[in-house]
Amino acid sequence: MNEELAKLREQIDALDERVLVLLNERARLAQAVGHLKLSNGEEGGPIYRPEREAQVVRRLQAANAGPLPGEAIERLFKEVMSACRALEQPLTVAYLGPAGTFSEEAAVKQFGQSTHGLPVASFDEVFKTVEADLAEFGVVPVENTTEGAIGRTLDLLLATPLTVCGEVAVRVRQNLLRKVGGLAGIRVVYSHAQSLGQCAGWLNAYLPQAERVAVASNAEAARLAAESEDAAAIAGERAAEVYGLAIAAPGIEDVAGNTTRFLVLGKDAAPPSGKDKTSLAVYVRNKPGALLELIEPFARLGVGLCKLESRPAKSGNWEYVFFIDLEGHREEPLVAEAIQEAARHALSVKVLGSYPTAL
Ligand SMILES: O=C(O)C(=O)C[C@]1(C(=O)O)C=C[C@@H](O)C=C1
Repeated sequence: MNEELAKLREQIDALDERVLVLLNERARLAQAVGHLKLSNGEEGGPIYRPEREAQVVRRLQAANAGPLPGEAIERLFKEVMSACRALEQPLTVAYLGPAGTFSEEAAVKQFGQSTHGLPVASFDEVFKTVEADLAEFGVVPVENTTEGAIGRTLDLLLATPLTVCGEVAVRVRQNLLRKVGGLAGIRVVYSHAQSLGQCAGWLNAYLPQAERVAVASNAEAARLAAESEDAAAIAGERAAEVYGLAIAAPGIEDVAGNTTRFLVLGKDAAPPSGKDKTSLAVYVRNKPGALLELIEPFARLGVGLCKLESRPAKSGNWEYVFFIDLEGHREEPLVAEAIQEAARHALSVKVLGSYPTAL
């Protein structure tokens, strides 16, 4: 057995050396791409190319014969591209901090570890930080499969000059964290309002007496729970590690498969990747049939809608802005035509961005 093990490891060592050589060959090519981009100034375009990264991963997933699952191919090659990209130019990405939030997880999932993360105090700060050029990109949650839309993000999208250049989905496993194990003696549960909502059923069943206190982030909740014996936090596993807490109850979200979708904000529009989405914000007149007129061109031209969400327009009571996600890139002729026609029935249309559909 020992001999067999040694032989297998020898083969792994030999392969690792080949992988190492290939990785560095790839890195040198990426460096050359980086020089080309930077030496061409404006024309060279941005360093980060979300459409190209999506194409690289999709192509390799399609070619993948296993046994590695497609999800591992995505993770590994995103890290490879992250390291290559950092050689071209280091990027800063802002997200809701502190360390240990699901926003941080989303930022790492999209940009990899070789990126400078900039945790900030609120969703508003994420927008402001990118707008002020203190970070090249920002990552904000936009909807959750249990709790629906993140209203604050939608409101901020209406006002920002930034563009949406990516989306990333993160499976959100919520845990009850505290200094010690068990549920006895918990008087207060801290979490972000979204997470309290995602676990409302569980809290009603197991901790009906505990006070629920909404705080700025799940990681902040974990920090508070680490300070007191009778407090607990709802947060992800990462926060337990960061703040040295025990997982008193794992997987307490009410809906299985609880997932949050995040948007990537930047300054450059992403060109088509072959499988894209476009997000719009549309103001319509408050009159009968307005919504029907608005979405009719999409149906007629065969452009699929994946999301329709209304939100108070704040221009007057009972007036609404519709957030529409559709399949396709704004540069595709049918998509462009459908948007143009819809705009004729709208007071205004803001294209928030076109971006590669999450892998
Ligand atoms: O193809 C490019 O434009 C590159 O810069 C190379 C590369 C890569 O490592 O494959 C790195 C960064 C970009 O976001 C996309 C791809």
